[in-house]
Amino acid sequence: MTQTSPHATGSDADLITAPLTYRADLLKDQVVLVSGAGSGIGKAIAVQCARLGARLAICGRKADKLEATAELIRGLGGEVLVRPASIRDADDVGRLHAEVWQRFGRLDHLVNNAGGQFPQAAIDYSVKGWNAVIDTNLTGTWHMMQAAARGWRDHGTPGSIINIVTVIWRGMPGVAHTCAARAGVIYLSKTVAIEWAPLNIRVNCVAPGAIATEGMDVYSDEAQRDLPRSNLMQRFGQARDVADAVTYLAGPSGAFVTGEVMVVDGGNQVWGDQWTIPRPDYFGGQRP
Ligand SMILES: CCCCCCCCC/C=C/C(=O)SCCNC(=O)CCNC(=O)[C@H](O)C(C)(C)COP(=O)(O)OP(=O)(O)OC[C@H]1O[C@@H](n2cnc3c(N)ncnc32)[C@H](O)[C@@H]1OP(=O)(O)O
Ligand SMILES: NC(=O)C1=CN([C@@H]2O[C@H](COP(=O)(O)OP(=O)(O)OC[C@H]3O[C@@H](n4cnc5c(N)ncnc54)[C@H](OP(=O)(O)O)[C@@H]3O)[C@@H](O)[C@H]2O)C=CC1
Repeated sequence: MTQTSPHATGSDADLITAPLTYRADLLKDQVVLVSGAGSGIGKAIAVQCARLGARLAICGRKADKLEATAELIRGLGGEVLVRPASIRDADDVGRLHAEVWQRFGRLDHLVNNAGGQFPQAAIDYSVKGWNAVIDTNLTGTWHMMQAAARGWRDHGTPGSIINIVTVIWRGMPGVAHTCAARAGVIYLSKTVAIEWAPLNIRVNCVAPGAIATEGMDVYSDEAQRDLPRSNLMQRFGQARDVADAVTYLAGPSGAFVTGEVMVVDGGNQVWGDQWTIPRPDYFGGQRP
């Protein structure tokens, strides 16, 4: 996370004081596990869930980032388990979930937010680069989903999974690897929503468009300039827009929703160029 990023996730003060869309006891005593909660969208989700009364477990690779989020949550009087872990490591994911059950005796919601990619023409991907993106966004997400479902099955309790994906329906040139991974997550989610319905587990996705976070720093200045023009609202969305969608699915409002993808993209799925690498002359060149 760069402190100078023009796309920082709002100030910590904003995360703590921005007016809540939902009533403040909505998730009281529930336990929410959020991956990638040390920055951006995951941080906003974790802090919002804490403000709504939930107890949090947060993971990510870098302990210092997680600690900063945890400090905010503790400052709100919330309870939080901080557990550095890579979602790519299936065995460690299993240990993480065991620790959550040991600490809280329950898990209500898993928010699979950890993920990312780098912009590059697909024809140039190295094997290592492709694998890094697929292992993180598809396989890592699956490790977390399966561990959560096994926990709920073994304890005989209900649960819900919310996977953060992205707006893949018109393709997204420059990030084909992540489109492949997220398409996998979406249809994985729809399928296990069916398989796990008898276990009282709901499985949904939230698909953000361009959201102002530190994660945007991986894109060129030109892409960062143009991505907010890639939707009907002509601006970046905010991390809390995604947090609100997650809360809708986690709360009583989501009780009859499963196998669904909620799109939070300012209308990008129906209109707007979304090049994350320079647009070829074939398509008019220039942007971004
Ligand atoms: C929505 C509609 C409209 C709007 C459209 C909006 C656009 C996109 C929408 C989504 C936006 C976001 O998600 S933004 C928020 C997400 N955050 C990020 O994306 C942060 C950056 N990404 C990551 O950190 C990723 O998680 C990821 C790259 C997979 C990290 O995995 P690793 O830690 O294993 O990565 P590294 O070790 O650094 O690299 C592994 C290999 O990957 C390749 N690699 C890594 N970075 C590379 C790079 N810049 N260029 C080439 N190749 C690269 C190399 O082969 C690396 O090996 P070596 O060569 O040996 O080093
Ligand atoms: N911002 C946007 O416009 C959009 C974002 N998204 C998706 O939303 C999610 C959050 O992105 P955003 O907040 O913007 O970006 P960030 O880069 O700020 O957040 C990604 C988080 O994932 C964590 N992470 C990455 N790899 C792993 C791993 N192997 N194990 C555990 N944690 C990991 C990172 O922490 P650490 O490095 O400490 O591991 C980081 O905190 C991502 O999946 C992203 O692709 C989707 C659409 C648009």
